[in-house]
Amino acid sequence: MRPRYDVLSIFPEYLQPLELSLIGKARKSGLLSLTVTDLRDFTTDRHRTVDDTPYGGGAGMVMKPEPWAQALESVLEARGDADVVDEPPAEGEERHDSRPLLVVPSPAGNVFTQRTAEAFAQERHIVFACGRYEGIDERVLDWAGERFRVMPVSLGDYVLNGGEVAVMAMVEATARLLPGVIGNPESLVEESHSDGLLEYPVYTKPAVWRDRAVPDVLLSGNHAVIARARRDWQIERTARRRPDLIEALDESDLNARDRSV
Ligand SMILES: N#Cc1c(-c2ccc3cc[nH]c3c2)n[nH]c1N
Repeated sequence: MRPRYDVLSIFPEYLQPLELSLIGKARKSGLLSLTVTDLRDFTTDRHRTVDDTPYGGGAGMVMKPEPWAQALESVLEARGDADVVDEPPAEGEERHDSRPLLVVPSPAGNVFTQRTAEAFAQERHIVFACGRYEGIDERVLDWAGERFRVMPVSLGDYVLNGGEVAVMAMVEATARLLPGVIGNPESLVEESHSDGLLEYPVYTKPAVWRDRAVPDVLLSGNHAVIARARRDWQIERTARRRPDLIEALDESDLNARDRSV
């Protein structure tokens, strides 16, 4: 599967860093397709207007619905199935929903986690709608629901000025999980959050640096003992920095991890 990611934004240049490093290499080698489109290309006035004053008053401006609808229709047409209707499911089978996923970054969205990234990495086509100002006219999300699976997503409990930073983070967190993007897939296994715990501390040469020595256990060459120490460090670090993650793990899960080292 060669996943396709479309990003719609009034600041397409904001997404240029996705042309760099591993994600850039993955795009060049055809592991994924990433297209960034300027929402202003779907305006019709000479000022390429994308915003207007909010009904009901209030500060700031709201993104107009029509440019978004035209941009989203254009993405569907480019995909070649603007009018595709899913076949009815066979007897007893789940209805297959071939609609692309429309991710709408928003502080009011469900929080993006590693589990979200893992789910996104299974998707064939994701469209990311980067809002600005006070947000996108809500009717766009309702209208889009006929053609997309619409998912408002938040990067975290703080406020940004728009969706672009969130999309950069989501695309990176997702694309790095795709086969072939990260050179050594082993490195995905022991990362923070990959198994519900924070990652263990890491060290490299020299063995003593500014009077600070690497923990002896790491120099022992005993891989079972090293694995045990690393698991202990993960649990200790998680309990200290993110007790919420420890509570999310049930006892059997933690014990199973302990037995696995
Ligand atoms: N995701 C996310 C966000 C945002 C966000 C997203 C889109 C817009 C459009 C205007 N302002 C925005 C803020 N703020 N904080 C987050 N975690």
